[in-house]
Amino acid sequence: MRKIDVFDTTLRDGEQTPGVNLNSIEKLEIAKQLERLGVDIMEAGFPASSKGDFEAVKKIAQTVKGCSVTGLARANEKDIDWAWEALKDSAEPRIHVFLATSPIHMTYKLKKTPDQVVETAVNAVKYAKQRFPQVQWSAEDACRSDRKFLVEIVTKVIDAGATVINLPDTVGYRSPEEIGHLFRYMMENVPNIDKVKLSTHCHDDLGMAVSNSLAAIENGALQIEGTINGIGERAGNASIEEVAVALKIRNDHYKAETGLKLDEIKRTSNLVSKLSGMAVPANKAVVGANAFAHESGIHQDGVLKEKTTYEIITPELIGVYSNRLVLGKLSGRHAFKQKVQELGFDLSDTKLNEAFQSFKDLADKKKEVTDEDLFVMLTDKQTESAEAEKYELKSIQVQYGTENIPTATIVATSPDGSRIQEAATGSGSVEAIYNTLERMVDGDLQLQDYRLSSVGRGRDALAEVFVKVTYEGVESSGRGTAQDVLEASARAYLNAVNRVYINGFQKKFKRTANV
Ligand SMILES: CC(=O)SCCNC(=O)CCNC(=O)[C@H](O)C(C)(C)COP(=O)(O)OP(=O)(O)OC[C@H]1O[C@@H](n2cnc3c(N)ncnc32)[C@H](O)[C@@H]1OP(=O)(O)O
Ligand SMILES: CC(C)C(=O)C(=O)O
Repeated sequence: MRKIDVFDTTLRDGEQTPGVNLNSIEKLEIAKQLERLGVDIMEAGFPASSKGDFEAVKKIAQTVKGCSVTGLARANEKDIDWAWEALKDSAEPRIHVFLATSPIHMTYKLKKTPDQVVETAVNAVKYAKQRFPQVQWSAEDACRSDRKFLVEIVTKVIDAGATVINLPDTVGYRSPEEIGHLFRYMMENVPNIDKVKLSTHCHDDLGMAVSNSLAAIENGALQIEGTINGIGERAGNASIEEVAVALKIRNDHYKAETGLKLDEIKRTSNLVSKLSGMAVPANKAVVGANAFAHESGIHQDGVLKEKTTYEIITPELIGVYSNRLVLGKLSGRHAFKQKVQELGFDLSDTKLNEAFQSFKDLADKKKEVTDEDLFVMLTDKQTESAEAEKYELKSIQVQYGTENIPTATIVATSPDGSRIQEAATGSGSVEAIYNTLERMVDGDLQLQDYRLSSVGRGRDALAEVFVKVTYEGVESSGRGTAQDVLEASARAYLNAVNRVYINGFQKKFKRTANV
């Protein structure tokens, strides 16, 4: 059985999803879960792209030791230097340098001749190799590049010291058959190909990213790149969980496997969905809510008689278990701690105590606290930053009636610790709340997007609100959960503002009175 390395780029290409904006605490939380999932390499970010991303990559490289951590760099010395500073403390420093090789990209974007592109790529790989033992080089837009040129540049880049060669389908253009041919062609025509691993990185513009990745594996790729839940630039990347489960279920056909702990898939998917704000469609393969649901009579009859009539994947394979321990208001600390561990959380004693108190408060309001409720609550607890200066909601009151103007009154504490109280009206309750918060918060705050969903089922389900805002020109997103939709809305708005603070903008927004 061939072992296929999994290169996860949820924290780099996944974060290029329009509207997704992860702070360093959230990136670290996802990184720790990717380590638990067993990825071989995680691309933690693009260190030269911003100070925030540099810090996040550095923190992940210092923390995660169970797999290789890498970062993206353009083919220039400055980007490679930044990547080294961020990654030098990782267990096995590895860089990912890229340069486009297709005529369209070389002519219009890079404005370089093919010879200049070869020279730039070779120099960059040689420069990177002076520090990094592992150097991956990607021929961006490889799948729309001239094959003979690709053979030439890949051969020279391998001679310069690259250890992995990635041939991305950057714009998701190719069919599985074409990708298969390209990989086979490179395997047969690059003279020094045995010195490197070939990698595949497919985008989903035409819905073929997973099939294309599998075709590349069938034709020589030993590394697959993708993201959890398939998030990423435009239509996204190949879903890692789909490729890994396809290799497992069809190992008779592919004769290849990954080293992933497949029963960590569902938890990883939930975490990425929650922190990125990108909901998983119910009908998504492997991790969608309906992936194991049987609706019609003939199917139900078949499954009752013999599961395999309609089920090729068992829920347990990806870590979906029936609720073994039901928690409610009469549950105690031991059961709670056990459940927290079962859900994969590792909380300090202080956070565990705080979480237990929040759980008890929730259990007083809800008949049964489900795994989904706990997952949301514990993720919030794990990713909240105690040190950061922030706005904190203390109380909220909303008056609504069909004959009245909706009015909200809110009490909060500001980042400098002072108590603030405001009231405002709006055309609806949520608008009244947001008008009030905009009065309370220093600086220009504007709502860009608002989404409401319920956590789990039932009339007492928790409300989850996801917002996108601009705060003093900075784009941010926020989440809030509560039993009540209006409270969740207020929490989400303040969370978006606090994330701007956590990311280091606090100095700019100090109240004038405190300057
Ligand atoms: C296929 C992919 O997913 S590639 C990764 C995409 N990810 C990102 O872009 C991350 C976020 N990006 C950023 O923060 C910024 O674009 C930065 C910091 C990287 C660069 O910002 P700026 O210096 O302002 O440049 P800008 O983004 O406007 O233009 C990109 C420049 O890099 C050049 N460039 C693009 N790719 C490469 C490369 N692989 N190697 C070297 N130069 C490159 C472009 O030709 C352009 O150069 P020019 O200014 O001489 O015309
Ligand atoms: C940087 C490369 C690997 C990339 O993301 C792409 O080509 O899609």
